[in-house]
Amino acid sequence: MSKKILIVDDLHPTFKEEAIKLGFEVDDEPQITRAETLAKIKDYVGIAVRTKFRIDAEIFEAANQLKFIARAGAGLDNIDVKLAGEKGIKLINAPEGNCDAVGEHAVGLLLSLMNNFRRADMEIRNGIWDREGNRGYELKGKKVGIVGYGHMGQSFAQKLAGFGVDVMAYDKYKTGFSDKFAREVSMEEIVKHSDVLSLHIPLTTETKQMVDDEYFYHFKKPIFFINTARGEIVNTQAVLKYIKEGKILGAGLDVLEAEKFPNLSGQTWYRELSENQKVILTPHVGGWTFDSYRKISEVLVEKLKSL
Ligand SMILES: O=C(O)C(=O)COP(=O)(O)O
Repeated sequence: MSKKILIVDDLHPTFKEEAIKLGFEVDDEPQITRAETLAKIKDYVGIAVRTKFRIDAEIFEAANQLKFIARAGAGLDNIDVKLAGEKGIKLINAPEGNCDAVGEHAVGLLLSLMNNFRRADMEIRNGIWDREGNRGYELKGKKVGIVGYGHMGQSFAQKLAGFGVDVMAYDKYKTGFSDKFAREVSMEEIVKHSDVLSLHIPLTTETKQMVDDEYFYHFKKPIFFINTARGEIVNTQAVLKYIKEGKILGAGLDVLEAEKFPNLSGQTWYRELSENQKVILTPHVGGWTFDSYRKISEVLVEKLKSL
């Protein structure tokens, strides 16, 4: 039986090098299309992916030798996890490789919002010197609400140590997880006390559009809102509405409901979002740093060894 792995996305070369040492034959084809993958996947026991295309029934149909999927990253929303399980195909991912990047990015977005970095920078470039309009807020003494306390949520909490904040975390699927970085609370407490809301949950059928008008409505205090998870979890129109009403003081979004151009520019909310001074946008790079590029592959190889 062949022991071949097909890499269909851009992975650090260490993955290929180490997989070869484990006895695999590895085809590294980051430019491969979905159609080309479908045509040749039958020869492979493993596929290494990021988020270029969906790993779904059609792929599984064509991949009759497939034993494992190696997701070079955290999110599994582009993989039909249930079907993979039914077919006995193992799944490994590498949130440990990019959680530091995400945690730091979330802190960066938050500090940028609280200190008006975007607005201030733009103004000075346009000849405006406005100190009063750019007065910021301090993190110290604030209550930070984390929704989802997996690798990403924990990393964000860790990075906040030292800012003198009260870090509260809620996770629908976990209890008893209070640690020195965050204390476990109910969702009601997050809603009641948070000055900051940061999402660290996966995109699933359950979480799709979960953070909508109604969700924000219940928050008692004005919040800074951070999303480094998945854009489809959040209703962007609701974010814009609450920014207008002052309930959201600023939104730092690394992920959007629709991503990449031209898809993005076709969205009704795109113009309003991109012109809003209280919004900071980054192109889904929270987990994608020069450092995480390598770490993700290292983690994945370790997991490959114990498959
Ligand atoms: O690891 C994740 O979940 C990410 O969002 C990174 O996505 P990517 O693999 O860079 O397309």
